[in-house]
This record gives sequence, structure tokens and C-alpha cells, in this order.
Amino acid sequence: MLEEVERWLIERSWSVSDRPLHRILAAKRSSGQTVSVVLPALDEEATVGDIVSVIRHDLVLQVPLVDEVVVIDSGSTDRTSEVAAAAGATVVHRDAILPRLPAVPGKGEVLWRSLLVTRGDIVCFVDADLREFSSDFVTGIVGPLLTDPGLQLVKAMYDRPMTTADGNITGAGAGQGGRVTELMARPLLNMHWPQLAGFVQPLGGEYAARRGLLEQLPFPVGYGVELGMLVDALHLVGLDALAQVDVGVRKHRHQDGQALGRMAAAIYRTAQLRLARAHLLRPSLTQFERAGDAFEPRTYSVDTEERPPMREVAEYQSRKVA
Ligand SMILES: O=c1ccn([C@@H]2O[C@H](COP(=O)(O)OP(=O)(O)O)[C@@H](O)[C@H]2O)c(=O)[nH]1
Ligand SMILES: O=C(O)[C@@H](COP(=O)(O)O)O[C@H]1O[C@H](CO)[C@@H](O)[C@H](O)[C@H]1O
Repeated sequence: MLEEVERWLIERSWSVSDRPLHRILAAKRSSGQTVSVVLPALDEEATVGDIVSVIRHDLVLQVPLVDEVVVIDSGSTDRTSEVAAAAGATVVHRDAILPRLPAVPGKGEVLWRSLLVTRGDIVCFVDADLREFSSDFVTGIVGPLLTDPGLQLVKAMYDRPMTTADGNITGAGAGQGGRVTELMARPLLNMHWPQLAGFVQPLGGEYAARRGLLEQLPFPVGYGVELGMLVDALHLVGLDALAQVDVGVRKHRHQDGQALGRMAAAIYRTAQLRLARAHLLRPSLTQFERAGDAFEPRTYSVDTEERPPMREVAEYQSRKVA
């Protein structure tokens, strides 16, 4: 792991408990900044209502941290919009945003369009398929942007157990979620963008950023949006403007393997489009394990040796002759 990342893990990696709510609210009052929470939602009627209700109760009605909660309907065929509206969200259908550019399917598409229909100086993205959602997810990632003017983007980090459809942790145990993270995103980032190797959940769907940054970034229209945004933000504002906050445990609906294969392909394609920027491959991979109230980095060397084609090996040729 780069020394810069080791330092970053000390200086830009926090827990939600590091910033008490009263300190965050005081910073919001003194800075006058506003906060929008955006939930991209495709057929999330089962979960979107509870998430909106918790955010509204805890962070709109009980304390004035969040100024608007906006659900962007990504082309749902269920009652997502009705359920979200009933819970108190502002609901906007993707087709109603910038109609001169017809919307295409994808998560990034609706995150991008959300910038047109929100007003917050800080924009906080939260997936709409989360279970046992805690408003700590929002407080944790919005807080540093209010208290630390030098920060531009903050990602949540958490344990990601595999869960059943009704939200119970499966026998696979803790840390088995985030399959595309472990199999595609983390290796790609470690080898091509090693400065980002410290992110425990680079693909996590909960992150907050200043509007001034988001409006400068391209948005991959699909599932490449998280990886693309992290890489582009690194290049635009540097590692020290990025941070991560431990908010505990994230339970969400899990897609099947083939769907994640398509997700991985989109993420690889997003990386491929950015790989044109010159940088060195680094043959090391840092993974993380929960250790008490922290995440322990474990760095492994990546075997990059390759054998030549067998037909170039003398013995092989002689064997063929014999
Ligand atoms: O075309 C899409 C795909 C996903 N989503 C939303 O983006 C979030 C993350 O998507 P998903 O849960 O499918 O990703 P996963 O967490 O399984 O990687 C969820 O709120 C989805 O409803 C969306 O708005 N439009
Ligand atoms: O992190 C991951 O590997 C994927 C899949 O998670 P699971 O293996 O279903 O827990 O989930 C994330 O990836 C998507 C692509 O970046 C994000 O859009 C999702 O918000 C996030 O849950």
C-alpha cells in the first residue's frame, strides 16, 4: 500500500461517532450550506418508504440537517413513487427531467439527472434497497463535508453481510457482500489507481459530495458510476479531498450472479475508458477485515508473472520432433 494511502487511512478515515450531531448542526448553521438527499429507485416499493421515513424523522423533522429528500424514479413498474411520496419524499420520474435528452436505463443516469432537480450545496446519495437503514448513514457522510471545508467527497464504509430476501444474514457470514467490489473494483483500483486502495467500500451506494464537484464530473449512466466518480474525483481534487466514514453494517437486496456479471462488465468498461491516462500497474492488493471498531488492511502481492507461449519453449519443440 502506498505510504500516501497509509497516511490517508489515518487522516481521512473516520467513524460516524467522531463527529457528534450537535457539532455537525453548528457547522451547518454557521456555513449556511444546504443538504439534499437523493435516492435512486428502480422497483424499490418494499424498502424506499422506510428509508425516506427514517431520514425525514431523524434529520428533517427532529433536527434540521437535511433540507430535501428526493427520490428519482428510474422507470419503476411497481408502487415505488407512491410509497416514496407517502413517506414524505419529493418524487421525480427520470423522464420528467431534461426531456430533450431522453433518459436511458441505469443508476448513474438518475444520479446525474438528480443534480437538475435538487438544490443542496451538498448532495448525499443513498440506495433505496437498504434494510435496517440508520440515519447514521447520512449523518456520517454529510458531517465531514460540513465541518471540513477542504473535503469534497465522502464515502460510507460498513460491513456487508450477505442477506436473504427478508434481510436475515445468510450462513455465508459477515463480509461476503460486495462481490463485485472484491472481484472487480478493488483489484482494478489497487492496480491502476493505488491512491484509492484505502477505500473499504469503493462501490458503496452511500456517499456525499459538494455540488461544485459533482457538476464537474461525467456520470457513467449505469453501475460504473461509483467507480468512475471515485477515479475522476481523485484526478480532479486529489486524495486529501476524499474521505470515508465507518457507519456500521449495510444490508441490502442482492442481485444474482449474472446481474453482477453485467455490473462488473460496466465497471470494467468505465475503468477501461479511464485507463487511457498513463499510470503504472502496481502488483499489490489491499483488502480489509473488520477488527473491533476498525477495518484492518491486509496487503497481498499480485502475481503478475506470465509464462511465454509453450511453442516458444525449446524442450517443447524438441519433444514435438521426438
Ligand atoms: O437502473 C437502475 C438500477 C439501479 N437503481 C437504483 O440504484 C440503487 C442500487 O442499485 P442495486 O441495488 O441494483 O445495486 P446493488 O446494490 O445490487 O449493487 C438502488 O436504489 C436501485 O433501485 C436505479 O435507480 N436505476
Ligand atoms: O459492491 C458491490 O459489489 C455491489 C454488489 O453488492 P452485493 O455483492 O450484492 O452485496 O454493490 C454495489 O455496487 C454498485 C455498483 O457500483 C453500486 O451502485 C451499489 O450501490 C452497491 O451496492
